[in-house]
Amino acid sequence: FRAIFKRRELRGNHPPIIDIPASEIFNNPREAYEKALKDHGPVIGVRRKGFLEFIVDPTLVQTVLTSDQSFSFEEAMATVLHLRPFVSFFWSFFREIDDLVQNGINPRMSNILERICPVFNLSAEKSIGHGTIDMFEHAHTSIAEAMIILIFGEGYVNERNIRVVTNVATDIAGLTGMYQNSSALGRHFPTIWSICTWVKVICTSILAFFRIIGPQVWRQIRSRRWVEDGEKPTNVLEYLSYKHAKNGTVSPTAFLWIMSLLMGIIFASVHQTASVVVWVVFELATRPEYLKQLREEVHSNVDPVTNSLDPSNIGEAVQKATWLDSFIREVLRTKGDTLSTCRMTTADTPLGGYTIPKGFLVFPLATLVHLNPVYHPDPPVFRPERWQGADARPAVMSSASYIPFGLARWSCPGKILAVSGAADWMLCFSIYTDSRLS
Ligand code: HEM
Repeated sequence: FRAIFKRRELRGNHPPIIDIPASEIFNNPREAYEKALKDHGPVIGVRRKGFLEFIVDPTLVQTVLTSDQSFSFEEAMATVLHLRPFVSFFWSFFREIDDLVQNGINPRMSNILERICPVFNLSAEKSIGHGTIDMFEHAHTSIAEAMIILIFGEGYVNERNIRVVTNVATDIAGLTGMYQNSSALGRHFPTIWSICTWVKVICTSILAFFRIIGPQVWRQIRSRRWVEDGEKPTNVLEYLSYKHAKNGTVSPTAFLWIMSLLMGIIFASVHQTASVVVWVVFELATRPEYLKQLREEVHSNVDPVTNSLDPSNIGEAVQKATWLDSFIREVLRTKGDTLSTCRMTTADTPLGGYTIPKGFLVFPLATLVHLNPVYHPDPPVFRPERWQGADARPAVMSSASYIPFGLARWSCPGKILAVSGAADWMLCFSIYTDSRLS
């Protein structure tokens, strides 16, 4: 119904609507969108899963991602998660999560890296002990465990909580539609698919999050008064408890709000970081020519006597690992994400000589940005050294030519944690693989 309704809303000066067969969108999205943009201009409309969306080429990326008045991040998120009726919830939700990461996590990065390093050391050691490992499972579990320490504290680490957190991360990521293409229901009946998926996720992983982790959180936040008297929060839960306590006490409503924020952080962090770590390992495995440099860099950070990483120095080791950082940046540039950022028009908005009607999703095509010869010479060539030397750029630095973490006001606030965490993970993994090989 929404698709039919929106079809009528289109005015005269809308961008060309290109008919790309569903099979191409599902099986070959990058080539299909790139060709359509090349043939029809900087902005095109494409119907996908029953809805009309607009895709833009690199010339319009900056406008779309930086003009917050006309292109709303929060409305886009509510739509992508199929939660339009709750859009006002998202306005305060994302503002608070953003503040939480910027002020509650980023300033404590060295301490965080130090606390999560033993998790990565141990999980690398355990997994190397087995003959073969499922890399995704291994990365997901260890990153979920690290996030549990960062969010709730060491006392929450146990197999059950790790499973709950991993499931929440995977299932909520699935709600954005990333696996929708693989189901016939998702392809042909997107609205029914989203209702069924939401019901399933609420009844399974979200329920488990509230049923298993909820009582532990409730007990902790009701066990003391949250009055700041010089004491610093040691994890995200404590940070939020201080922030939301009234006269030192966290109310049941504040508890529910805190639980939702924690779920939001888990969703934003675990799945994406684990995927990037797997890509980094994969790219490294297929490019042995880079192993030598990375090994040398890793070993310059290792205690020469124990041949292990000292967690108290991991922050410094990560900072000094500039080769690894360039490698991660090159992986993020080349890994081929297509529609990873989006915005929704808040009014009829001029763009690229056309008018995008109010209430439509607009997506930059990331591959056209990341594999653009104007920005990156020899774009398909995997060359981490392009980020070294005179033009050195750290993996977290966004620009109109590099958008794995988005751009401007709503760019990923967790990018420092993501890249430093991935580097921390890689350093630990490399040390154990190396010691096993030797
Ligand atoms: C390699 C891993 C990660 C990638 C590739 C990634 C990528 C992104 C992207 C593309 C956006 C949307 C930006 C935009 O639309 O302009 C985003 C938003 C966000 N990310 Fe990340 N992210 C990663 C890890 C993390 C981590 C570890 C955290 C949490 C600590 C996090 C927290 C967030 C939040 C809260 C937002 C919502 C935007 C905001 O609140 O400003 N992300 N991320």
